[in-house]
Amino acid sequence: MHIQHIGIIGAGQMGSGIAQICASAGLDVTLRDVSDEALQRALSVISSGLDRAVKSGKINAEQKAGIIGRIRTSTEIGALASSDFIIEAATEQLELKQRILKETEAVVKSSAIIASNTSSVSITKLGASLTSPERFVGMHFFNPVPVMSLVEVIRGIRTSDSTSDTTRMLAEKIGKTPISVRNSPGFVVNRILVPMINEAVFVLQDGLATAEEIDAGMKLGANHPIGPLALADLIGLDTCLTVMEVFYRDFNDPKYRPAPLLREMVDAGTLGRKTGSGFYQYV
Ligand SMILES: NC(=O)c1ccc[n+]([C@@H]2O[C@H](COP(=O)([O-])OP(=O)(O)OC[C@H]3O[C@@H](n4cnc5c(N)ncnc54)[C@H](O)[C@@H]3O)[C@@H](O)[C@H]2O)c1
Repeated sequence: MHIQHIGIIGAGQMGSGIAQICASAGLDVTLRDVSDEALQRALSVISSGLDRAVKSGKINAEQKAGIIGRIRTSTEIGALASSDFIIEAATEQLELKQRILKETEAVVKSSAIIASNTSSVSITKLGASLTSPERFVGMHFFNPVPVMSLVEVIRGIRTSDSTSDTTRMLAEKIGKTPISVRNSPGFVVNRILVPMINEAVFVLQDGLATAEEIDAGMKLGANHPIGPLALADLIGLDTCLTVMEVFYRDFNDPKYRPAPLLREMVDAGTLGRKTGSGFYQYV
């Protein structure tokens, strides 16, 4: 299946990054959001990202203009009609995503593949909102999209082989490395990463070592580029807690219980970098 035109729904942090890498790979992009302001902000974020690439000599000014020229923006769902592949990257809310997917299926070609970048919603459940769930797939990018190499390609129970294969091929075309994952809470990376962070909070709470020592331990002893508590501050402690709560509920397994200290820090409003304090201070 030839893919040339990508429709992206949601022009936030993730949607703008996905638009940038698709256009950089020579694909035509239509970026759709309900907010004109979000679309303008996305274009300006993409432009600044490309300016850095020009400065470092990765691309020239003419190439930058070509990339920007391949991105169209719209607030209309109908603008996605000619897309071969649609990536939904709107706000993480189940009912909103189900509504968007239904609206999208109603306007796109019957051959188009529809993907979601959701971090936590079941791909099988989202697929059930479509008339043709076999053409629906999870395509989970990592933040910041232009920098992180991985894409998890998630198969819902009714995703077809050809949908999954085409999604892997697209991921490679836009410079990413795909891994194939069966639908399950947290997929692969967050299933491993977030419980590790949660365990680091237990270690801190149990008074085994200071935050600095725990992070130094994992950097020097396990070769991690960043310690788990510094990473929690980067992700946001509220996000880490939400993910653990989803695991705890969906697997119904006490091994996923959130660390009480994590919950207490969220209750206190110390959410990490975004609030200026978490396991470390950022002021
Ligand atoms: N931020 C991350 O680190 C990360 C990583 C991987 C996956 N994700 C997932 O990507 C998705 C987007 O996350 P984000 O961080 O970019 O969020 P964001 O809040 O930055 O952007 C969401 C955008 O969706 C738009 N939107 C809301 N309703 C819409 C609609 N009906 N039609 C079109 N656009 C609509 C909003 O206006 C906003 O611009 C979520 O599903 C999230 O779970 C996020």
